[in-house]
Amino acid sequence: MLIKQGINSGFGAIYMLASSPVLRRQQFLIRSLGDYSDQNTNTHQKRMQGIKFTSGASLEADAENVLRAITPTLDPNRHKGQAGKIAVIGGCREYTGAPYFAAISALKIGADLSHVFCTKDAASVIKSYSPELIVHPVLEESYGVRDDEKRVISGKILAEVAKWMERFDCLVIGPGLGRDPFLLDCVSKIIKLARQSNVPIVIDGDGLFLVTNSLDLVSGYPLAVLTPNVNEYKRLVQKVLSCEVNDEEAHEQLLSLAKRIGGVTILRKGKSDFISDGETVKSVSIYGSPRRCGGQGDILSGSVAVFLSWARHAIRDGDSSISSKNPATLGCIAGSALMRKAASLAFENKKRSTLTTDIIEYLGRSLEDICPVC
Ligand SMILES: NC(=O)C1=CN([C@@H]2O[C@H](COP(=O)(O)OP(=O)(O)OC[C@H]3O[C@@H](n4cnc5c(N)ncnc54)[C@H](OP(=O)(O)O)[C@@H]3O)[C@@H](O)[C@H]2O)[C@@H](O)CC1
Ligand SMILES: Nc1ncnc2c1ncn2[C@@H]1O[C@H](COP(=O)(O)OP(=O)(O)OP(=O)(O)O)[C@@H](O)[C@H]1O
Ligand SMILES: [Mg+2]
Repeated sequence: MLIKQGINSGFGAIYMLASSPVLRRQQFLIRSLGDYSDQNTNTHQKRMQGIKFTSGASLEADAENVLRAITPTLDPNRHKGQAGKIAVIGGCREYTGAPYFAAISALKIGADLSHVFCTKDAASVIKSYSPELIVHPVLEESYGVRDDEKRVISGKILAEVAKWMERFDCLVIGPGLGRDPFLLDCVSKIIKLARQSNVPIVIDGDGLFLVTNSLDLVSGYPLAVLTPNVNEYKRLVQKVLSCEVNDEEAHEQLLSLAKRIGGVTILRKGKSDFISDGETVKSVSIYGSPRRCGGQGDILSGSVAVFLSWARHAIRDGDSSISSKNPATLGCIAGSALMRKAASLAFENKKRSTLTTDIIEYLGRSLEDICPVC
């Protein structure tokens, strides 16, 4: 009936209906019916389906519909913060770009507030990139801390992050974090705190170095997403499955990896992105860009954080089709699709000189093309 009214009242109404959140959700529901029926099959069948999927075209996620289904409307009744509060834990002496890229991408997609918790050295640099970010110069590296001070300083750092923890919808842990042992020890405690508070975490970059060596930090936490690049994936496979990456059986291997880490969601980045939570494997192969400049993974981690938060809200809003989905998987599909679309638009314009900052400028337009503001 809604559709009929739309047709009778002309193009403007059809357009409004097409972009209405109700219709977008309905379209998503219809397209998702295949997946929904999967929920009723037993675990063994599901595992078999996951394996069967691996060579078929059905592996490709319906990413644009996922984006439409989870992106919230811009409602004047909403207050600041409701569209997402993200925190990036990263940024040290060497790397200030990576946490900036992740945090600013979250804002450009539509989050309301984006924080960065970094070392003191990195803080003023990151602040100088953008006044939009809220930067906390709280982390410390070993060189600035005497052995006898470590316990006290670690406690202070944790208390500083704990003050904010409950307010965050998602943490991104690792872009530009570095590998200093004292700093990583503090970050382990931050991860434990996030888990206790049921705050989702996206682990990237040096965060993956940390959790690959301490798998218990994320094992069995369904709100954890790991976003490994080629090197990071290789290290994870070696550590968890005690073998080498096998591209002949790539999807089965990804499935087992996610299952072995207790149902965390893994987004394996590459020519196509592959996503698994240990139950299913999905791919996102939207054409991206042939430029491989550093920082694109950081955009992705910030994007996944926002979409994961939005997916959780959409699920809580009670749409029965969405409630049967994993918000972490939905967040990965949406983040990957948007990053690749923005990279493709930036490359069209800038060709060989395309940089990460150019891609960030296209995040908004890419989302608007798929999911227009009413
Ligand atoms: N503009 C910026 O600020 C950007 C900053 N970025 C940030 O860079 C960080 C590393 O990420 P990446 O992607 O370079 O890691 P990856 O491909 O595994 O390593 C490549 C090779 O380097 C080595 N290696 C790396 N780090 C090391 C360390 N701390 N200490 C010692 N060795 C280290 C590594 O050696 P391996 O461990 O494999 O033996 C491998 O051979 C991460 O924080 C990321 O967010 C990026 O996001 C890009 C934009
Ligand atoms: N060969 C490729 N073709 C197209 N897109 C790719 C390719 N490799 C990676 N990507 C895309 O680029 C994004 C970043 O992946 P990449 O493997 O470069 O991450 P990374 O190494 O962690 O990046 P960073 O430099 O930020 O650390 C992902 O969204 C992925 O989809
Ligand atoms: Mg990276």
